Amino acid sequence: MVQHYYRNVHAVVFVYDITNMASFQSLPAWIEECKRHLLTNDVPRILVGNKCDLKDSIQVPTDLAQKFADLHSMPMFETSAKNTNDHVEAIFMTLAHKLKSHKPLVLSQPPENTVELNSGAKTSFPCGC
Ligand SMILES: Nc1nc2c(ncn2[C@@H]2O[C@H](COP(=O)(O)OP(=O)(O)OP(=O)(O)O)[C@@H](O)[C@H]2O)c(=O)[nH]1
Repeated sequence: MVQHYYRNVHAVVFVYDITNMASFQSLPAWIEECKRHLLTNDVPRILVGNKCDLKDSIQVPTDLAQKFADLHSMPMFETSAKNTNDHVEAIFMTLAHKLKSHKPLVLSQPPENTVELNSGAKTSFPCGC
């Protein structure tokens, strides 16, 4: 069942809670889990520390998280899901940029000796729900 979550994965966002050291300490296990499911370092990965609005409850210092991110060659952001201005856009732009630069070559024209599968009459199967 878990295997399904790892199928066709294009990117991974590792999120920890900056007010919860245990969530940060569990990251190596999640990285290991990804490796076990054959997600190599080629798959763009990013580290996000959430809840940065809770400044009085910080348990995970930024420099500790940054060192961890550097060690694993990931960009690192701290953000707050409560305040969407806090880097959320930058996080997804970074991922999109990484995904784009990892995109395999796409042929603009079909190669020779190929069969056009959808050249016949169009059939549609609208969703019945
Ligand atoms: N202050 C603050 N609260 C947050 C933030 N993100 C999530 N929360 C709160 O944290 C609680 C858990 O959020 P969920 O979205 O259920 O996330 P979860 O992964 O189940 O998280 P945990 O219960 O924290 O392990 C909710 O009460 C959220 O409102 C944030 O950036 N800042």
